[in-house]
Amino acid sequence: MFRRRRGPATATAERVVVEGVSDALTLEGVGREYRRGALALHPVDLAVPRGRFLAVMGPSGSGKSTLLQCAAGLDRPTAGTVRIGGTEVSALSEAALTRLRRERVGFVFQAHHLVPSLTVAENVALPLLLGGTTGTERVRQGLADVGLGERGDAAPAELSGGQCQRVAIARALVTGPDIVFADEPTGSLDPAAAHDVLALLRRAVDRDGHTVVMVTHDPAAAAWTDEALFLAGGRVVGSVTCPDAAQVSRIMRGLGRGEGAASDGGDVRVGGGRHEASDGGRAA
Ligand SMILES: Nc1ncnc2c1ncn2[C@@H]1O[C@H](COP(=O)(O)OP(=O)(O)OP(=O)(O)O)[C@@H](O)[C@H]1O
Repeated sequence: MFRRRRGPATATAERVVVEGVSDALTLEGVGREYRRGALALHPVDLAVPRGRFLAVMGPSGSGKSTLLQCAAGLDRPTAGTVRIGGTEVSALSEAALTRLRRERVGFVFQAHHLVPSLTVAENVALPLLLGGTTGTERVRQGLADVGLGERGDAAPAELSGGQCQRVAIARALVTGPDIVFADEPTGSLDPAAAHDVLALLRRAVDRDGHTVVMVTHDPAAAAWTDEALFLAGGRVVGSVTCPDAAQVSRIMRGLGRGEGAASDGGDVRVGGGRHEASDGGRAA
């Protein structure tokens, strides 16, 4: 499904292009320079079709968060164009960008960022309330979907970390966003809770057609996705379709030694397929 080629925009840009599908996210030549002459993200072209689960991986400092922040409209890239569901993000005013993030983008962070003074149901409803609607039925259904249908009146403090993260997922999905960005969503969870969170994200993609881009360090988490994209030194250096945990671990070790992902014994395959095990059975 994903096709990668050297991009014409710059000699160094990697292009990941998907054809024939309405894309949830496209980046064209997107780069980020924090200090003059020091590119945290070299120009990258990337297209993510709707209904896909993408992992973004790489060593610390490789540019994962920078890529995610630019793609999600949380940061303005210094080069290139971001489109979310066909809308050019860089062309939006701050007010329009805030609205797009609220209505068409879902976020799940490592810390769940629930509002402690609101109930669980109110937390899920928050993006709708800020947009002027209540969506009571959607909230109810969203909580039921994450297995917390009976806990709507609870305070976040009464829930476990894994349950709070499930509430955060319900909140991210409640508006029916074009795309969900998840930044280390399992980073603070024990393996069982991480499994639950990944299963929910996988189901959101498979059952409901959501699109998820997830930054993770964890090869077992990447094994739930359709494609893993690898960054090193601010560049996309490879991608793997239907990744498995052992393969991703090997590539990550190679990147840690300064090797390119594509040099990992020919394991980097680009060009088709999606994760078929809806229960994420390959994940550890
Ligand atoms: N606000 C900033 N100002 C200056 N440099 C920054 C800023 N944010 C990130 N950087 C630099 O950009 C590079 C990429 O950082 P980024 O946080 O995107 O990496 P990462 O892969 O997400 O790392 P980690 O896995 O440790 O979170 C790093 O060299 C970092 O020091």
